[in-house]
Amino acid sequence: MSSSTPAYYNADAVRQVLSWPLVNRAVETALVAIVKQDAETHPQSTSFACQPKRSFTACGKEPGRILFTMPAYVGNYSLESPKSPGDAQQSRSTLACKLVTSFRENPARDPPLPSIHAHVLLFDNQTGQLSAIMEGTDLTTWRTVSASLVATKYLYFRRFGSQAELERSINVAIVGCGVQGQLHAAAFCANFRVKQLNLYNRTLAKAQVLADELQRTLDTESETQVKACSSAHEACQDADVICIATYAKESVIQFADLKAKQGVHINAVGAGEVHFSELAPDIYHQAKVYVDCYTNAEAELVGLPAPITAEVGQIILSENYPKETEITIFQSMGAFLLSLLNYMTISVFFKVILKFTSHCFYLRHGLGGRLCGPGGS
Ligand SMILES: NC(=O)C1=CN([C@@H]2O[C@H](COP(=O)(O)OP(=O)(O)OC[C@H]3O[C@@H](n4cnc5c(N)ncnc54)[C@H](O)[C@@H]3O)[C@@H](O)[C@H]2O)C=CC1
Ligand SMILES: O=C([O-])C1=[NH+]CCC1
Repeated sequence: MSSSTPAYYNADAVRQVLSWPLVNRAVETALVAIVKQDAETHPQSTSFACQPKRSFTACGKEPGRILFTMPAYVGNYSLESPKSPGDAQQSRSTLACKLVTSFRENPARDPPLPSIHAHVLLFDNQTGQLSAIMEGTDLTTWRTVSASLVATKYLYFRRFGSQAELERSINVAIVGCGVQGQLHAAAFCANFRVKQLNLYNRTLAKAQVLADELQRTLDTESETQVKACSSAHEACQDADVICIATYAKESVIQFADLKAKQGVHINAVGAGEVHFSELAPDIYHQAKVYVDCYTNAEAELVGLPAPITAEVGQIILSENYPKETEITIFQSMGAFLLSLLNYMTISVFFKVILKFTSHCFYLRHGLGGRLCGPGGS
């Protein structure tokens, strides 16, 4: 029996510490760490990241109700103290498991509920005892959006030069305006220079509400024009970058919908029973496909109508960016390691919050600093 009750961190506590610079840095580090698991490419590394493929549990005979189990272990990582950057502290390890439910009919309930709910369980890595439970729904949404931002930075912008994500203005289309679509829309405006933001949803009213909300909250100086569109074609026809996050079982975007049929990047985030059903096969036939993590891709992308070119982390490391005219797809599936490293990074902020509480959560986990990469390198 556990000697103490696990600490519980609710959604408000997690939400308070999420910011784009923090989450993007953590996700970028994690995408690279996934590649660094390969001992041949990093024989000297003493760090260890283990993320076995996740499991799916169908909840009853009705489709569209799934429990994902996503375990991960990050061993022997060094953390840099925010007070003394560059001063790597002793290495640390974390064992955790994220549990995510995806119930796609939830938004149609009265009152509506989100489709995705998540919790993270954290274990003492010496004794295996459960030491904390953390609400993980926002973490999942932010992590997923951040993976699209990082993929766009390296697979789209960097083809135009090393500063292009700061200098170049783009047109963005968001297809699917649910939880993911809404945060993708806000995050692309917050992180990049967006000229035109087009929104498409199966129910037009939902896209219109989001367009009104964004236009209201955007800075009056902002160059961004926001428009709700009545078809995916209208939303995508001038888009440089497309983010699609639906539960569609049949393709919503065809090759003919793409701007000039070249030089477009697509973040394919959602899908129905299979991950790649949102985009028509004719897009895959013309595109280069990148994934967050081969372990899950090999298991979950069976039948993908194109070969996988690389993991995003490999592109970050190699700087071997796509050509300007290429169509690229980031086939985002979700890797718990990305959430876990987010958690490790945000724990430094929990340290601040917890200073005034009796929980010494960060001490128990030895997570008092900023993640600086495997083996402290
Ligand atoms: N890649 C990843 O890491 C993650 C992926 N997801 C996936 O992203 C997708 C969206 O998730 P949420 O935004 O949380 O769901 P949501 O239920 O909040 O939003 C889904 C939106 O898609 C629209 N939609 C559904 N079917 C459609 C169709 N056939 N055609 C056009 N639009 C359609 C709905 O009107 C709704 O606005 C899901 O497939 C979910 O599994 C969610 C979290 C992480
Ligand atoms: O990574 C994740 O948490 C998920 N991917 C698909 C649904 C939830």
